[in-house]
Amino acid sequence: MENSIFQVNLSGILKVLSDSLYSSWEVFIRELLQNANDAITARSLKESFKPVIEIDFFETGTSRVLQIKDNGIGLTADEMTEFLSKIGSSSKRNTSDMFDREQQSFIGQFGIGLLSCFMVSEKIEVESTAWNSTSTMRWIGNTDGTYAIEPTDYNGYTGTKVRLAIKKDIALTSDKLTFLLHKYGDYLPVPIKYSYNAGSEITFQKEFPWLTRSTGSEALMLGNRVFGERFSHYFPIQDSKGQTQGLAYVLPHRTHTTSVSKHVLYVKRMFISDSCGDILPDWAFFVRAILNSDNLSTTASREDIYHNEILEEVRESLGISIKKYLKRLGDSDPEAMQEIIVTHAQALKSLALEDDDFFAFIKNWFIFPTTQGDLSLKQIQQQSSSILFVSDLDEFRQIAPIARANNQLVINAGYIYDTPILLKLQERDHTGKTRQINPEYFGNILNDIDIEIYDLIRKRIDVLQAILIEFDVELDIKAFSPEHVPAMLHMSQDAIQKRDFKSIRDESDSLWAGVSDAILDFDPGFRAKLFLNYKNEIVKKLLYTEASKKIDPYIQMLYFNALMMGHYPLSGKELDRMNENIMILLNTNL
Ligand SMILES: Nc1ncnc2c1ncn2[C@@H]1O[C@H](COP(=O)(O)OP(=O)(O)OP(=O)(O)O)[C@@H](O)[C@H]1O
Repeated sequence: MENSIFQVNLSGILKVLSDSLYSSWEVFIRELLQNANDAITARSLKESFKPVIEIDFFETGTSRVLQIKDNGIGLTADEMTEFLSKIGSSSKRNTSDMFDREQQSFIGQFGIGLLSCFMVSEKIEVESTAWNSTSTMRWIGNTDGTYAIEPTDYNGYTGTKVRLAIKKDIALTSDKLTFLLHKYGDYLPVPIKYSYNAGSEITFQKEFPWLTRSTGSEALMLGNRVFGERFSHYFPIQDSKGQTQGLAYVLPHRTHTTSVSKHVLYVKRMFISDSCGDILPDWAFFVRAILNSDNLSTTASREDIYHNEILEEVRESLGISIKKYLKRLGDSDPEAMQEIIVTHAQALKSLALEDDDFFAFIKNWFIFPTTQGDLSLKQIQQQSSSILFVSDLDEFRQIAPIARANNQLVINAGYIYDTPILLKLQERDHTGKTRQINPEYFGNILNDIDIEIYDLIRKRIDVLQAILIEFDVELDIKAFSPEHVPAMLHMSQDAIQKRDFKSIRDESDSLWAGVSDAILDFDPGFRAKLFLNYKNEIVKKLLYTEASKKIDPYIQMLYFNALMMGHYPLSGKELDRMNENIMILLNTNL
């Protein structure tokens, strides 16, 4: 059986390209610029010359003609047949070696880019004089899949001119063209000269700010313009080989770890995407980057990058670059570093919980509210021999004055992520310095009273304890500062939970109470611990007042007061009793 050659239905291919590959017809500008740029690169590998891309747009009545001319390597008649007339054939992929240096210097590789011109024009006209040749050839390709090649008069220069008559339904204006030339051509290594209706020329050529000695404000302005933000911090980043380089801008507002990161990416100085999310590690959600890469490859649509090992390496080393910067910033400008940490605290903490390396790197910068104000972990370590934390906000409020008076630094880890962060630290801290404060420890930082004194008041303590038993409170006596605090209540998380269940049970009907008792295996024992302060005058009065005096309302009020100081909600029973007591106290004292 004889083998036949595949026939290609060009209009079918064009439909696939315009419907599925390219995001819009506008990309034909990118493909033309890229071809011109690659042709210039190919010629510069052979000789030195002054490269230029010239673009002319002629608009008369309803006719619009776009002409793009380069002084690159050009095409011979054979090359026109081979590369322009065969879909998928490319002069830039002549070896199978992906690492071929010459091959790597081109942006194009797939041999389909030129077809994008059929989205905007019924006909593509290419006139070219190949390098070292004095004959000019013309190639005309049509959307019906036909093409023709013919010699034409020698035009006197080496290079290629592509001519397109723009279709009526394509909204290409001079302004739109200017915008697209800026978008795709600003940073190409070759100057682009643009002229409308043979008028004066505009030149497009810019340099990436990280490659110039531009001032910081220029770099900031670029970031602000590109991302529509008001950045105040930016820094250069690059991969380990220096082949992907750019600037990272720190977002000046909070963002969620799961928010989609959108970075601007150029490949070989050609704009690829302004919504590239994969180029930086996920944890770098708090920066936006503008990057140019010479080592990443684009997909055929040239609107995304290949997800391959090189991308993995680049992403990882850009991550290292960001970490290095933050480390340096931490040393050279701690205030700026703290500003970043404070703005992105929650997101950074949640990330540190998932990523051990990041945790190790960032932990010392985390800021926690403490009894001495907001302090970074580093400052806490400098000021205190231990890292003590309380997981509950109310518990913290209650102990803060005592801890302060006792010169004890305690972290309020009641805010989201703080307890898990500190528990992770505790897990990794083998010195035992990092500790979540539990009831035992809490009792220990308060001073015991002399045993002789305790013997004197033991009986009274028993009486007071008996009064409080109905509220499931365990009583203890300590001496602590400040003296004006008469009592302090400590409730563990467990105790708070049980207390909540208890109040539900007390307020619910008997059937539910029976069920909840059974489910919860309800423990009628002590739930909270009330520390009376022996240094406090009211407490002393209560301890030494004559045995006959009715002291129930006083000790109960100290308990209710401690509850309120700790921001614990009072149960219905406690509230009723407090109101009764207020009446009793008012009555006896008026
Ligand atoms: N301005 C030009 N000067 C010289 N040769 C050109 C020019 N434009 C196109 N060519 C030739 O035509 C071939 C096909 O171009 P086309 O844009 O379709 O694909 P490509 O650039 O090779 O790859 P890609 O599809 O990735 O863009 C190129 O490989 C090149 O040989």
